[in-house]
Amino acid sequence: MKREEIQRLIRIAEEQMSHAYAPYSHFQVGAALLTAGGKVYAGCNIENAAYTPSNCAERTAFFKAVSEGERKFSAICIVGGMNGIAVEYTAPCGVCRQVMMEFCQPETFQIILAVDEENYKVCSLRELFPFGFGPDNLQERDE
Ligand SMILES: O=c1ccn([C@H]2C[C@H](O)[C@@H](CO)O2)c(=O)[nH]1
Ligand SMILES: [Zn+2]
Repeated sequence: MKREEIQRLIRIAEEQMSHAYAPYSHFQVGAALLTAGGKVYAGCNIENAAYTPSNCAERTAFFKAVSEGERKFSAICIVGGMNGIAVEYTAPCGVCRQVMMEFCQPETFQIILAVDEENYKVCSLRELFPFGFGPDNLQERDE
């Protein structure tokens, strides 16, 4: 991905952080999910008084996109920090990595971890989720 495209996703993820509903952890996260067709779906984390119903920013973005008919994705950018101030990379939790595994090609799907427009790193889903279990594992094969 070009630097300018990455920086655009970072700006969208940063904007989304301000929509985070995180009254319990105070850790605000924004995500910007890029489809193969070039559209961007943004998401924030949404917490809950009962804690377990909380949803991460990444899954909010995926579920918005999938519910609009999207199925192919090329990248996601994540920015997070206490009280909306990003000081280090926020990497997706295990549950979100598993959701990515459902819809993305592990070798080519890019995960952009960003602190700001100048400080980011790009990894593949395979790097963050080696030996992941996905739809391919349920394919029946000829013996
Ligand atoms: O990659 C991450 C990591 C954490 N969170 C959320 C979940 C919870 O609301 C808060 C603290 O874990 O941050 C995300 O949305 N994405
Ligand atoms: Zn998560």
